[in-house]
This record gives sequence, C-alpha cells and structure tokens, in this order.
Amino acid sequence: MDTATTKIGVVGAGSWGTALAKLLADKGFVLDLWVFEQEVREQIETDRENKVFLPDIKLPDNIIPTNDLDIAVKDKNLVLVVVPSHCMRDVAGRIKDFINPGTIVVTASKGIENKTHLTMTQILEEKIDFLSKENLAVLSGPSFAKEVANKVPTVVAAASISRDTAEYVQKIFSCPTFRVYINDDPIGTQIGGAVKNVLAIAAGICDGMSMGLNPRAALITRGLTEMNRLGTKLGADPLTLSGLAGVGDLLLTCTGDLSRNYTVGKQIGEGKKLDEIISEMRMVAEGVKTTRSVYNLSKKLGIDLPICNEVYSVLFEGRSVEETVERLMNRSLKHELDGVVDG
Ligand SMILES: NC(=O)c1ccc[n+]([C@@H]2O[C@H](COP(=O)([O-])OP(=O)(O)OC[C@H]3O[C@@H](n4cnc5c(N)ncnc54)[C@H](O)[C@@H]3O)[C@@H](O)[C@H]2O)c1
Ligand SMILES: O=P(O)(O)OC[C@H](O)CO
Repeated sequence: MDTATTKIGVVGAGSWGTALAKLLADKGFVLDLWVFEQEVREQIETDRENKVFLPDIKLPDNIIPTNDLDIAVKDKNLVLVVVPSHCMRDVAGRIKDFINPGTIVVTASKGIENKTHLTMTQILEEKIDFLSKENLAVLSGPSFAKEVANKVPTVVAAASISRDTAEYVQKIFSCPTFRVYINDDPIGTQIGGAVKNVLAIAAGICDGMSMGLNPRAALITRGLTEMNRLGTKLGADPLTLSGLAGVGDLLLTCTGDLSRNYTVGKQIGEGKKLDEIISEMRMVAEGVKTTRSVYNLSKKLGIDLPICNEVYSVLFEGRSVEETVERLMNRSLKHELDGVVDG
C-alpha cells in the first residue's frame, strides 16, 4: 500500500475516529480529519491532542484536522465515516455533494437507525445514491479506542460484498498491532456491532446490581441467541455473529470497564437515572438509541428478544431492574435452541 499516493479522509473525530486516524497516520498516511466542534479542531491543531474525546494521546502531524467536510472527502481513495449513528443520515447527506463516485467508503459506526431500522451502510447507500454497493465496507469488532491508540494488539473484521474492497480496507488498516480479517457479510457485521451495545447495557446493569458472575455469563450467552435471532432474520450469516463482530465484541463490551454502554448499564444498576447519566456524558453510548430500534424491530418482525426488550423497559418504561430480573427468570421453560437462527 503506497502511503504517499493513497488519499484518506476520516469523518468524525470522537474517540474512535481519532484513534483510527492515529493508526493510519502512524502507518505513514497523510490524512484529513473532519472534526465537528471548532474547539476540538483548534486543540488538535495547536496541542496535537483531542482532549475531549481521546485525552493523553499525542497525535502525529500527518493528521490534518478540518471543520470542512469537503476537504475531508474530496478526491479521496478512501473515506472512513465514524460519526455517532444518529448523525449518520445528516453527515451522509452532506458528504454526497463532495465525494467522488469511485471512493471506497468505510464506516466504523455501530447502530441501527431509530426511524428506519437501517444499518449504517444502508443509510450511506440511500443518501449517497451514486455510490456502488461494492465500494462500501464496514470495520467492526472488539476494539476500544483507547487501547488501539495505545497500540494494544487488536483484531477486527472488515466486511464488504466485494472481496476486492474488503481486501483493500484490510491492507489500509492492518499493522503489527491491528489485525484485520475480512468477511462478505456487512449486515451480520453491523447487527453484531449494534446489538452487543444493548447487551452491554444489560451486563452493566447486572454488575451494577452486584448480582454475581453466573447471571452475567447467562446474559452474554442468551444475548448471543437474541443477536442470532435478529441477525438471521435480517439476512446475517450466523457464522459472522460467532466471529469478531459478534461474539468477540459482545465479550469485550459486556466485561470491559472501558465500555460506555456497559458503564451506562452499571450506573443504572446502581440506581442512577438514565437522563442524569446521559446529561453527564459528552461521548455516545450507542446502545441507548439502538435499544429502541431493536425493541421496535422485534415487534415488527415478531421475534422474541427478551433481554433486549427488558433493557427497553428499564430505559424507557421506568421498570425496576429487580422486576426485570424476576420476569426474565420466570418466563416459560424452553429448549435451548428454540428459534436460534430462524427467528
Ligand atoms: N470509542 C470506541 O472505542 C469505539 C470503538 C468502535 C466503534 N465505535 C463507534 O464509533 C462511533 C463514533 O463513536 P466515538 O466513540 O468515536 O464518538 P465519541 O462518543 O467519542 O464522541 C462523540 C462524537 O460525536 C460527534 N458529534 C456530536 N454531534 C454531532 C453532529 N451533530 N454531527 C456529527 N458529529 C457529531 C462529536 O464531535 C464526537 O466526535 C459510534 O457509533 C461508536 O459506537 C466507537
Ligand atoms: O464504549 P462502547 O460501549 O461504545 O464500546 C466501544 C466499542 O464498540 C468496543 O468494540
């Protein structure tokens, strides 16, 4: 991969966009990084640090921050879009005016849109209608921004319906501390990355209530069943959900204190109110919004997602966490494999 001639833009300078920009810059690429806030752009420019979203990480000079989307996306070989999922539609609509039809567009955002139930690549396809599906890819898997920025060995998946695109993305991002596998299942890769955030809230609730280790293991395992039910109904390959973007990310996020989603759940389990938690956060806990999408999808598609739906009832219907545990434990008895892969 020729770092001198490959032009890259990163759209979104939260923790993940900044960490991935640093990874690419450390590989030698010179890249434009679109920053939403003026003050964050100025800070990166002057202090070479994103103090708000990725503090204590020195950013190399070959990351060029900008508040102008056109600079970040025009004439690029690859554009990485990594904004919060609820901003994807707006940002994709604005990118459309500047992006070249041949650009490879990768998204590393994790979520399912509330109104439409679309994944991130589906929103990009809809909003940038001249983009070929073959030029779209997803980067997902167990990867905390802080660890990637600190060069902790990390393994993720790049998914595209085009093998050439997946391999191109694999080559661009891989380095000795960041190993990228490829797959041809963008839907499975995105459903895994979205649903694990809802389950991480559940795991956090469980730990916040100091319930013990047995329930957390049960929750992760039965949560995977729910990920499979929803994923396969939407066209995912169940094997993708057993891979990095499914089980891998589920394990990380349900057990890692670095997870924002797990932390939100933990605080709820300790008795704090959702509004209070969110108002104190500048970062995004995608699982909160994704819970709504997953709940509504389960009703629309007629599939049983008891853990995800109990998370919904705690977050949005005021149900107590104790009542939720009781309801989950006292459901009718079942075969373990009932409806696992076909909804
Ligand atoms: N942080 C991680 O470790 C990590 C890892 C993998 C995937 N992700 C995913 O990456 C995506 C981005 O998350 P993050 O962690 O980088 O963000 P973040 O939570 O660190 O920061 C929030 C970001 O939202 C931006 N923002 C706020 N309002 C906006 C608007 N109206 N339009 C555009 N941008 C706006 C802010 O500028 C900031 O960049 C999410 O979908 C997340 O799930 C994050
Ligand atoms: O901090 P979280 O919960 O948004 O998780 C970050 C990444 O998605 C982990 O892979």
